[in-house]
This record gives sequence, structure tokens and C-alpha cells, in this order.
Amino acid sequence: MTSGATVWLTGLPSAGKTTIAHELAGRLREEGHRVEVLDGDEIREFLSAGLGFSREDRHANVQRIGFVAELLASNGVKALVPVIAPYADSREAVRKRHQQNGTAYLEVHVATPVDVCSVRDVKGLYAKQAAGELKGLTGVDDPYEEPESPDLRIESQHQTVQESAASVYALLSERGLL
Ligand SMILES: Nc1ncnc2c1ncn2[C@@H]1O[C@H](COP(=O)(O)OS(=O)(=O)O)[C@@H](OP(=O)(O)O)[C@H]1O
Ligand SMILES: Nc1ncnc2c1ncn2[C@@H]1O[C@H](COP(=O)(O)OP(=O)(O)O)[C@@H](O)[C@H]1O
Repeated sequence: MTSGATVWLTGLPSAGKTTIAHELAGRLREEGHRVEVLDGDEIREFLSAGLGFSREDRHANVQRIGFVAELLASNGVKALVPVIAPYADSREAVRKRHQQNGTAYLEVHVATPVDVCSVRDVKGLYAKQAAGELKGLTGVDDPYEEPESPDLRIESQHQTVQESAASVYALLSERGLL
């Protein structure tokens, strides 16, 4: 069985988490790895249905996703997780769960600055917040606690999608996880 691992891509809305995860997933699948992308939006429809964006709900969401990711990773799957996870203690709890089970865990900070994210505004959330139609948007009027020592930091505003995905691929390779 090939080595499983969780790769958590944390960052602001429109930072590039989902795009990088799918680009990397394609490359890994082509090479025969088993891969799952646990996308925040999809998870919120099912596993986290009913949860909102309060601190408590975001924490619960991140713990549930961390639980599933660890199960997958401990069974040889590369679990790619493009989920904001704005709170350091939530991310730390997920890392700990992996450590306790001896499962590889990598934290990637997609560190696109908020001014770039708000121009990209893939889902129109920044515009909605500016228009007063949405409150509690991460990085604008809700907290985002930046990772202090991520395994990798990506400046997506200076790279192509392919370059960003390649840097995560290189990290997996360096850690002996491919
Ligand atoms: N208030 C607020 N703040 C942040 N994000 C918001 C909000 N409302 C909706 N969305 C959209 O929800 C998507 C999934 O969020 P996550 O599950 O990744 O968030 S969290 O980790 O639980 O904080 C998240 O997806 P991405 O844009 O892919 O990051 C947002 O598009
Ligand atoms: N280097 C890069 N990595 C990832 N996305 C990028 C990059 N450069 C530009 N983009 C664009 O930024 C947007 C990011 O959107 P998305 O992946 O949905 O963000 P998130 O999942 O973080 O909310 C996409 O339109 C993508 O094409």
C-alpha cells in the first residue's frame, strides 16, 4: 500500500485552496495514487449540514473533516483538504489526532493576501460583505489566525496554479510520502 497522508490547505476564501487541491489530485491520480479531496463546500452539504460560521461551528466542522481525513490517510489515501480552518487551536487538534495515530499530516498555508483574494472573489463573498449583505467573512470581519510554522507557505499571487501544486507535490516527495 502506498503511504497515505493528509494535506490540509488552509487560507482565506479565494486564496486558491480548492484549485491547488484539484490540480495536485489530478497529478497524483495519474501516477496511480489513491486520492480524495474533502472540499469544504461539499462537506458542509452533508457531513456538516446545519453548521454555520460561528467559532464553535467552524471548530466542529474542522474536527469532523480532520477525523475523516485521518481515517482515509491511515488507509493509504492522500486526503487533500482545502478548508479555511481559521483557528490555530482547531488545526492543532487535527494535527494531534494524526500524530497520535502515527498518520502523516502536512499543513500548507495558501497565503494569498486578502486584497488579492477580494479581487478574485470566486464566489462573490467579498462583494456581498462590502455591500453589507454578509457578516463574519474570514479575513475581513472574522478572524483568520495565520499558521506560525506551516510545512509549506504558498504565495499564489506570484505563481501559476501548476507551480503551486508542484510545490506541494515536491513537499510530499521530500517527506517520503510518494
Ligand atoms: N462567513 C464566511 N466566512 C468564510 N467562508 C464562508 C462564509 N460564508 C460562506 N463561506 C463559504 O464557505 C466555504 C466553506 O468554508 P469552510 O468549511 O472551508 O470554512 S471553515 O473552515 O469551517 O471556517 C468557503 O469556501 P472557500 O471559498 O473555498 O474557502 C466560503 O466560500
Ligand atoms: N497559483 C494559484 N494557485 C491557485 N489558484 C490560483 C493561482 N493563481 C490564480 N488562481 C485563481 O484563484 C482562484 C482561487 O479560487 P479557489 O481555488 O476556489 O479558492 P479557495 O478554495 O481558496 O476559496 C481561482 O480562480 C484560480 O484560478
